[in-house]
Amino acid sequence: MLMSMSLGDFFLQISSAVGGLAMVIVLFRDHVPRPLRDLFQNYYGKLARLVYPYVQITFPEYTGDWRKKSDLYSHIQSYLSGKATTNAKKLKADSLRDAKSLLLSMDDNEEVTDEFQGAKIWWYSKMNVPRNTSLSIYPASEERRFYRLTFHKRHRDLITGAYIQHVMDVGKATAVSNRRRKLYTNNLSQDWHGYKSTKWSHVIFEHPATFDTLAMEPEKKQEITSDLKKFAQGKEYYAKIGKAWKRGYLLHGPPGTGKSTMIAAIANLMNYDVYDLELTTVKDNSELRKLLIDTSSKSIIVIEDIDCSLDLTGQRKEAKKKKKDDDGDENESDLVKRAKKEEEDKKESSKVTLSGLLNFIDGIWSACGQERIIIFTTNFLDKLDPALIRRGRMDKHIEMSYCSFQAFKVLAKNYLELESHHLFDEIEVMLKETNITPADVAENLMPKSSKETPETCLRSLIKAIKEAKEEAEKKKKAEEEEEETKKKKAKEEEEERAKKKAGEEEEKTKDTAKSITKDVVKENGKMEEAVQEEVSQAK
Ligand SMILES: Nc1ncnc2c1ncn2[C@@H]1O[C@H](COP(=O)(O)OP(=O)(O)OP(=O)(O)O)[C@@H](O)[C@H]1O
Ligand SMILES: [Mg+2]
Repeated sequence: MLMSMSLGDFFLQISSAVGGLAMVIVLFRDHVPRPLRDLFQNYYGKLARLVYPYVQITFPEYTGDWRKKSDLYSHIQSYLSGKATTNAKKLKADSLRDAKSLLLSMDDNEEVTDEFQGAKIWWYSKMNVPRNTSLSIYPASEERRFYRLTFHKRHRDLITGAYIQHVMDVGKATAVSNRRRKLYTNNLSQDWHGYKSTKWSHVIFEHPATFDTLAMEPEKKQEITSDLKKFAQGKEYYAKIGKAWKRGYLLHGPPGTGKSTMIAAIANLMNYDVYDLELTTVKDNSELRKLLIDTSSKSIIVIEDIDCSLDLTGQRKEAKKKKKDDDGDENESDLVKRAKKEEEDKKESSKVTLSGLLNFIDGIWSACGQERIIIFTTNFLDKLDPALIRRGRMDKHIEMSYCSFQAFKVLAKNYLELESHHLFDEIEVMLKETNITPADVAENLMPKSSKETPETCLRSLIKAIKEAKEEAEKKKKAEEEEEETKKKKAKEEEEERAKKKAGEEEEKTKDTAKSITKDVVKENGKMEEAVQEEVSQAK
């Protein structure tokens, strides 16, 4: 019949059928009483389940109120990346670890099929952008991506048990082999909303530093690497002792001694992502929590120059402020002034505080993700609050010091491919006497033109060390002179004070003598008067 019908007639019939159905639905909704409608829907549901014997499971990209990225979602994504290449028509591409091959994954609204122990499974990737009726500048903040798994109900146990486990295992393994390490930096909180916004931005982490190229005493290096390896294998151990699987390192030392280089070497050794947390752009403790919740496990959270980025006096300031408030500020009746003060107070209290940071390190937040290393760096260890650096919080303190001969040898090997040289002995003696940073040594060892040979590089280093030594001596001399001048001034002031005191004493003694003489004269006068009176009476 269809064959004999023209295409126009066919569409006409379809549209009239659809129109008729729509009419029936409207009539049903508007004219059938509610109890009858519910009864019908109940039977309809049962009927639909009979006719449609499939089960669906949804895996959303984000879970919980904090919108934490779901591990399950990531594993499924990796698992399906293998299947999608052959099955799906729309794919997304990303470059792989070696940057030569492509990683293909399923695009949104695509479907792929899979088979497991004779059961057929459909995976569907979807992005929901809820219709927004209000006029908002954040149109798609509520967008949700998810994977939907559909299978026949008779396979329920197989799919929810063995199959999901299989997906997780394969997904995890694929992710590890395809993984490209990332370097994240936190976005300003005003950019956290809106289309495809995230709290962290990332680039691919490709720092070449390793522990082999790090200039440091071999024993110290060995100690750090074995500590890290032990940590990586410590899953059961941490679970047994009931501690979150995390470790804190504090790197301290003068600028240019390799603190940032060490972080890169740790990331490369552990194969972890790096989250470079810029605390000065984080408004308050609650923002800090949200940021840290959004970090993945197997990661290093770095806070550089902790003494500069954290208001270490926060608690004290708050205490002071409270005291000021308690005292009462009765004179301040001016409304404008008061509003301004309140605004300032608000600003002051909305900073990330030391206690906020410590709460994170110790608290349950850090237990939300596993296998994390937290690294703080500072140039001034003594500036830090003891609460921040106590053991248990920062498990290991690593001092990055000036260049030793051992460290120099690593640099000479890296930069000049030299294991030994007749100038090494001279350099060894010089390095013992002089403080020079590995950064300065490296700078001198690097050939600046094709004419430079290892010998010229070493000579320029010797010159630089000599200059550094002279500079240090000059500085020391200037400091000594300053100290001497200070001492001299203090001595002079002391002498002046003693002189003044002696003068005052003398003045005092004179006054006392004067008053004694006066008293004696007075007394004598009195006595003379009395004698004269007696004489006159006797007469
Ligand atoms: N121990 C080291 N081993 C190898 N290279 C080093 C070492 N220390 C410094 N360098 C070289 O010096 C440069 C500066 O070092 P780096 O940035 O790691 O110092 P830093 O301690 O982080 O300094 P700052 O306190 O200023 O941040 C690096 O790019 C690296 O090439
Ligand atoms: Mg640094």
